[in-house]
Amino acid sequence: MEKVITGKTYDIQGFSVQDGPGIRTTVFLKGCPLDCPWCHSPESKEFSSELNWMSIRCIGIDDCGMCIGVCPNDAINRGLINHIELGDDIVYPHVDKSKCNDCGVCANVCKADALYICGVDQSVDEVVNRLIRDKPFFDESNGGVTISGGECLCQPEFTIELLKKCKENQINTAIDTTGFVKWQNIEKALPYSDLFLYDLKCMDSELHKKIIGVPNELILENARKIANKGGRFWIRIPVIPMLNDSKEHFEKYGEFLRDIKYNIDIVQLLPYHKMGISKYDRLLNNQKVFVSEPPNDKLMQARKEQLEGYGLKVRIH
Ligand SMILES: C[S@@+](CC[C@H](N)C(=O)[O-])C[C@H]1O[C@@H](n2cnc3c(N)ncnc32)[C@H](O)[C@@H]1O
Ligand code: SF4
Ligand code: SF4
Ligand code: SF4
Repeated sequence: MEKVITGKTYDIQGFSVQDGPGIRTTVFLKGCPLDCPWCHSPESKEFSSELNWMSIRCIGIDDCGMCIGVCPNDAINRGLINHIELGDDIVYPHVDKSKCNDCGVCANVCKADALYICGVDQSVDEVVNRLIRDKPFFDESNGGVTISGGECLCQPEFTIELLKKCKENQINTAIDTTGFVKWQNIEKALPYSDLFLYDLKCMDSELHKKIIGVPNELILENARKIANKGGRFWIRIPVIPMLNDSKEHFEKYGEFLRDIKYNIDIVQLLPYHKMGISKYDRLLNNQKVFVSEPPNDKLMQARKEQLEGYGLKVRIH
């Protein structure tokens, strides 16, 4: 019997226009080896499935309370305010994450989907069948499928098989990667990847390690190796205030990218935004988020022009 390959996904988003050329469907895989404090998808960081709670959906214990008493570990109790100042007097459940094993029993009884498990095991065929439904949009727009995360190449068997099956179905493929993965996994993915969306978050390795948790040498080395093998890039730079937005820092980007510029279709400057901050409370784990004002238009334009000076095609967003 053929082996069923499964992966842990947390979302599949159709009609994406940011994750590569044309209209795309993006598959998000769970688990990331990096820990960016500004990450707009913190639910992607943990490798396992985990309980989330969305206050905005919760009806409150007095009008619902279905989750109270069902937990086999007695992790859910009556709480006044769960983790955030919610600005109303509804009594919400309090989840003690130290007792929770993410079994999902409470999520099954929550009719409002306020409690839910983020992360589901799916087979390659299941995901491919979902993706094929969008093929008319891909064909019409020169779009395709993007596999993202988290870090999709931390689930190499699933990701590579998914890419292979997409190619068998004449679907354009892109990988959205941190680059912080074993070269062997990238090498295996290369023949089935039309494009790498490749993030360069910080050019100073010590700072990269201090802020994001891992150094950047492997990321830079893998980028060079992909270029040597003829891979195509959309390079992405999230422009983060006080981390990488200075003129001096962008000189380092320019010098690095100049060497691989013939493999780069475009450099995307992604201005830091705060859109993901509400997701941090859903995780129930008190994870801290970096909050700042976004970089202004003048600065973004100046950095764009700076990189264009290295012969690169650059766009903001
Ligand atoms: C969720 S990530 C997926 C790929 C992979 N996890 C990575 O970061 O390299 C998609 C893109 O969003 C960017 N991003 C994440 N949080 C952001 C934020 N708060 N502001 C701007 N860009 C952000 C990442 O840098 C990355 O280019
Ligand atoms: S079951 Fe869901 S909606 Fe009801 S109180 Fe619990 S979390 Fe809120
Ligand atoms: S997911 Fe956690 S809180 Fe919910 S029932 Fe299971 S152990 Fe209890
Ligand atoms: S690499 Fe991407 S998914 Fe991972 S923490 Fe950073 S922004 Fe989030």
